[in-house]
Amino acid sequence: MSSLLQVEDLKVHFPAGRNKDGSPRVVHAVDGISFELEQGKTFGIVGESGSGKSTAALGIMRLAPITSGKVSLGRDVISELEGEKLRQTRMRFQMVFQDPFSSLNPRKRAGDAIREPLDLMSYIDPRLRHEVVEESLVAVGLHPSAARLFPHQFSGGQRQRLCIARALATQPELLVCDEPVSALDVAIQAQVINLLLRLQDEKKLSYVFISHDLAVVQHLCTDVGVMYLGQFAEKGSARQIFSNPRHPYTWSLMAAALKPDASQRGRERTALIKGEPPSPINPPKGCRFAARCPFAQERCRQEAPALREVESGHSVACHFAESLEAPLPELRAA
Ligand SMILES: Nc1ncnc2c1ncn2[C@@H]1O[C@H](COP(=O)(O)OP(=O)(O)OP(=O)(O)O)[C@@H](O)[C@H]1O
Repeated sequence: MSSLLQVEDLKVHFPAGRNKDGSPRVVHAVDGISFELEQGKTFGIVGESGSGKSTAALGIMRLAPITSGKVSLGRDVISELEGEKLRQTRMRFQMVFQDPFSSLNPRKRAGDAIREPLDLMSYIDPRLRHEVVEESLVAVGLHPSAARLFPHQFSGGQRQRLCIARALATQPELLVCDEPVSALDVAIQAQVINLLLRLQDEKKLSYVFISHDLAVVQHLCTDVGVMYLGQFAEKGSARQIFSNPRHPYTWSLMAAALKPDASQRGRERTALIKGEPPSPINPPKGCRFAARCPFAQERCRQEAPALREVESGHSVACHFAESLEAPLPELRAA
């Protein structure tokens, strides 16, 4: 099956002033990520705060300037589109943000918020736009009369439904969701996740799903990239990542997410990861995780490991991926 979305060696760098010697300082927020997504599937991006997840989403959406690399949606190379063609193609890929309140105009009624992207599509009959607004509200479980309400008249979960309705109005093939449930209560999170799953099933939607919550990613995603300092430390099917994680960084994320009573090895668990991530301004020349990795050797500090396949479809950026064993039994392949 050919992929719907192809991301090839995407880099998004931001200028950050100058060093004392006058050389430019550059934030390597996203520093060469690649993945493919088939129609109807979900690619999850997980990683600590600051690893570059949101910037990757914004780069794919063309909402942050792409430094290099290629993003294609079907036959359209969206990283190269400009002007009217980009505006038209945008209808095919929409974004859902973390905070539904700040992504909605408080002075705009729900119906107008949903209609806004349709008004840019001159070829859609204005009478039809009203129907699309109603259909979009119903699709996300809201009553059509909600079109008259303002954002503050919705609950948090309803507001996120409204944002999803707005994203659906242009009948996109791809939704890029950046932490779409993180701001919601746990019970409401489950409802919104189930809504996303139902919509995916009904409309054969594809999702890029960004989250720091491994449980949510495991539940929702077919494929996963584990991001560290702008790059993928590990990438594979959700089954491979969750049942046979191979990168020490992935282990540390999973260990941190284990319930406290799941094991008595608290001491080992805290020893799994040390310190803060290095600055994305001057990424280290060797493995980016070496300074925090309990297994690091001299080679790791000298030579950056390539992201290489260790089994079909499962890639790991670690020199010692085959020989290391996860320090907690819960993280070892059954
Ligand atoms: N516009 C910008 N200019 C300069 N640096 C930026 C900009 N946007 C993001 N960064 C930096 O890029 C890095 C990646 O940030 P990003 O927000 O993508 O990470 P994240 O994984 O999404 O984190 P979080 O989960 O906290 O949102 C961070 O070091 C951040 O400070």
